Amino acid sequence: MRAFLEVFKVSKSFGNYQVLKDVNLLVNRGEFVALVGHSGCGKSTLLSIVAGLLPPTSGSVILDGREVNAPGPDRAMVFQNYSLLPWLSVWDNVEVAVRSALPNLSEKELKDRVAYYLSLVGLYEHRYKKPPQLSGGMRQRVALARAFAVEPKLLLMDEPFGALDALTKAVIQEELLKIWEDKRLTCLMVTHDIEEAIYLSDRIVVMSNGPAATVFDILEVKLPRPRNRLEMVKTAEYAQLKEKLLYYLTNVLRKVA
Ligand SMILES: Nc1ncnc2c1ncn2[C@@H]1O[C@H](COP(=O)(O)OP(=O)(O)OP(=O)(O)O)[C@@H](O)[C@H]1O
Repeated sequence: MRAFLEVFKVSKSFGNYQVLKDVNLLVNRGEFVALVGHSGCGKSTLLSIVAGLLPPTSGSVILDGREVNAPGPDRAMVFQNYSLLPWLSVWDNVEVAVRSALPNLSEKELKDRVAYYLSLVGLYEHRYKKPPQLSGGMRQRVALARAFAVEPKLLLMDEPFGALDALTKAVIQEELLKIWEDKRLTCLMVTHDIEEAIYLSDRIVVMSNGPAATVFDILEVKLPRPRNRLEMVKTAEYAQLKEKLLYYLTNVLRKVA
């Protein structure tokens, strides 16, 4: 059986600089996969290639049996820097995305869906505001609501919680897991936060340092679901994963400045 997402020998160069070399990765339908690695190793580049926003120099990406060579409504991406339309209200930022990805929804379904996801991220009361009137964390929550609302087959996230305070981050991570389980989404997420990677993922992909970065190792997270953060941190499985990831990132893949 084929995997839902297949990344085959993907390499990417910008001019003479080779960012990625022969990246291979298979992601099953419904899986949650985190991507970790040092800054600049090419995680965002890989995500953009999977999103169809950037062509690989060689290799290919197959999603649900079809080659990816452009963005599509089956994928949604949450960027580090929110990427909202500043002239539109919070509501309209979400509505425009849903309308364009799912043109067949009725007006009622569309409005219900926008309201539901804005409430979920705690921004329904702020729906008439425009992005410049929001804090960084609020903007990121709009970007998340916009991606969730499309209910894409593949949700791609580039450090989506990096700008959030610890409390908001914990709440939204839990909501993300609920949506992921409920809608059977497949998620690929870049993160620098080891605890976040363990809490959310089924597998953690560790990238080697660039240039010519590739998959260094893949760790399986066998913690049962639903996960409870407080219980999780007391388990031997969590301690072992954390130690291994720290060892990789601070010793084996130590960045020499
Ligand atoms: N459009 C581009 N043109 C030239 N070089 C680029 C371009 N995009 C990325 N790069 C280079 O590719 C390398 C990988 O960048 P990328 O943003 O993918 O890394 P990253 O692992 O996501 O980093 P971080 O964790 O800091 O976000 C970097 O050296 C970057 O300078």
